[in-house]
Amino acid sequence: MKKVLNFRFLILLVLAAVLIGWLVPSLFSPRVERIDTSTGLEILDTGLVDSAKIVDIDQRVELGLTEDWAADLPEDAPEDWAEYPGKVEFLYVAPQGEQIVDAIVAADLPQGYDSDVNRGSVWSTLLFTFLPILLLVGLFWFLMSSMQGGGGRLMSFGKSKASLVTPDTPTVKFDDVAGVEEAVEELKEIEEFLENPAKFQAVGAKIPKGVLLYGPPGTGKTLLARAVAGEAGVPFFHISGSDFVEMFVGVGASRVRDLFDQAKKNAPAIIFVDEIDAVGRHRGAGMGGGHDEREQTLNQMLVEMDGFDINTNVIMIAATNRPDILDPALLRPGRFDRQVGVEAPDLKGRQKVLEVHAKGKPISPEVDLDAMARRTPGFTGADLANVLNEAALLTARRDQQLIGPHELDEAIDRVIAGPQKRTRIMNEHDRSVTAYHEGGHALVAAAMNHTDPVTKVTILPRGRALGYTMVMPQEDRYSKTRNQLLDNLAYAMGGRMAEEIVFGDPSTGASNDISQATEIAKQMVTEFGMSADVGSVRLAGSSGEVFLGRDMGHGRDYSEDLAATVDREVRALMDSAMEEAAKALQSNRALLDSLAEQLLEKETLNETELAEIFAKVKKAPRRKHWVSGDWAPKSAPRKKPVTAPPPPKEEPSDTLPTEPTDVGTGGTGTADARAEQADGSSDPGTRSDAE
Ligand SMILES: Nc1ncnc2c1ncn2[C@@H]1O[C@H](COP(=O)(O)OP(=O)(O)OP(=O)(O)O)[C@@H](O)[C@H]1O
Ligand SMILES: [Zn+2]
Repeated sequence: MKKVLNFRFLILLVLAAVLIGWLVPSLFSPRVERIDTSTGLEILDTGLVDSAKIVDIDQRVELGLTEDWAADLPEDAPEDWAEYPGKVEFLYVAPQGEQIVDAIVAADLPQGYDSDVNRGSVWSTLLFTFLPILLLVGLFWFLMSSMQGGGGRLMSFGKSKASLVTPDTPTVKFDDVAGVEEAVEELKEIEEFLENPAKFQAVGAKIPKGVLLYGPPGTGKTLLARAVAGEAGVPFFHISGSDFVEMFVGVGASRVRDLFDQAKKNAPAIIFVDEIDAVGRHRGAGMGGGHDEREQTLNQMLVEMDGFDINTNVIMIAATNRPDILDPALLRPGRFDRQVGVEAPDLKGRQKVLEVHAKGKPISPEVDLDAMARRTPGFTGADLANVLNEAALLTARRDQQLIGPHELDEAIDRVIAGPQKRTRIMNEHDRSVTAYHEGGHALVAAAMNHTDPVTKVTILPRGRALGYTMVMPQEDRYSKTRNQLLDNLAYAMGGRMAEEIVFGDPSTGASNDISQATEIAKQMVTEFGMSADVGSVRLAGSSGEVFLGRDMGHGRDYSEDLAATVDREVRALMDSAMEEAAKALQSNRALLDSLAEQLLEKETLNETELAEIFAKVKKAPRRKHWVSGDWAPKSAPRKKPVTAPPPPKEEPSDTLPTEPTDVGTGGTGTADARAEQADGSSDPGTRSDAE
């Protein structure tokens, strides 16, 4: 098959050569002046013409002029005639044919005349006329057939590139990838499967077909994928998404097919698609012609993945920096349904990455890798590898044998300053503000009575967020109570309140918190019937728009009144949330400080570390029993609800004092809307489950 392809290509080459062969001689042949037909006839009359040649097929006459032509010219001849070279030619139209022949015969030329109907030139003319057409048709044919996905069949261009994806079996091991333990854990299962597919097939286990690695550039996604192949000892096919979408229409799709065929032949194997967003972008989101091509490539990929069965033993690993723009079809079950985040390493991780890359390099014993890791918050694995490499270059340039601390320091500065630096390095003040902010969220969450435990707090920048605090529900939540929502509001504002309490100069970092909290408060008032003043009516969603009066056709418009009430109630909820947060922080100020301190030191605190700090937390006072109206007689004793045994245990009662405070009750801080940095506290708990 491939021979045929190359043969065709050869023919094209030969034709091109012939074409050039025809064109080039005519470029170098002696000069012939092209003149008007009438001038030609006049020249014939001068008697200074030696010979003539009628080339009928071209309707062209060539005149050979006498040797002394210029000298013999009559006085009244046009000046430029003298300039003519030994040969001139002119063209005529068919009806003039006879007249031309008569004139030539009449001129009675010394060397006579010749007619040329030139058989050879018929062929050449045919060639000249039809070759370009043939070429065009051929090109068109090629484009058409490749559009149907058969590109590789016609020409070897498309094909060869795909077969150029020669698999290798990497020697990289999981140990070479540092600081991304969670991702490694996830990928170990894949590795086990590739090592021994039969074991998994025997019990009918469903193995993921695709794993998506997402995270910022240079965090080791490629390295991780290679390590899976390296550990399992299987061939690794590496192709980049942008390679798929290339030059010729349709080649992408055929290349995908080739790649999969090849991988299946080599199974068990890994196909790694770097920059999958280049093909996997939301369908219909592309622009111009390129996107049809991209869609075909994507569709082909989906088709191939759907075609995997339990015996295929090929696993796709894809990487992207932009999981948000991927086509949802890619993420559906049976495709890239396993998604693994690969983030920039934290302090410990950075130290490990440095150790990995320092291995085999002559590092001076004076060098303290731990101190280096501390100096490089926000650096990715690639940045750190780069630092060591820069340091090695500096060392060599200075004719030293060992890489010393000075070289490393300088290398860090270079990488920070370097144009390739993509990660954000925070200054000390920003870090400290972020530490208190995130610490504030976490501490308020811990102090509230109806929140889930805080599982992770970090001040490592991620995406546009400066840091985040994670609160994990321990069980599925089907609805939320008013107290839980109020707790959510309080800890959403915890970050902001910590900034106010500690620095007295809050930052824009809370804008996202504020908008999330406001959203919840609005829903409480307009959807959940949790405001006594508004009552249990649903007002047009959380947008705050009131259409109730109009709808009921009472002829009375409530909207302005109600809108004002809604605003007041939302504001009241926010104010009391801020007050609760502030009180919780103030009565736990020592914990807040040690949280911030540890965050600045370790950057990320996990559940155990947090639990240790929070063991001493003073809980917030429980809120009063709440009913929506006056219907409940104030004096009637409240009865406990019945519960399934065992009865719920009371939470510890060491509540904090409730003396009033002036912090937080003043400004709501909503003016922060101009904030540019999103804070992105990813609180799964602040989502409303009550749709
Ligand atoms: N976690 C890590 N441990 C050790 N080395 C790392 C790590 N992350 C990156 N590196 C180093 O940086 C180099 C580049 O990383 P890699 O190409 O795997 O990043 P990537 O996440 O695939 O980046 P991109 O998104 O730009 O493709 C690696 O070859 C390795 O030397
Ligand atoms: Zn926040």
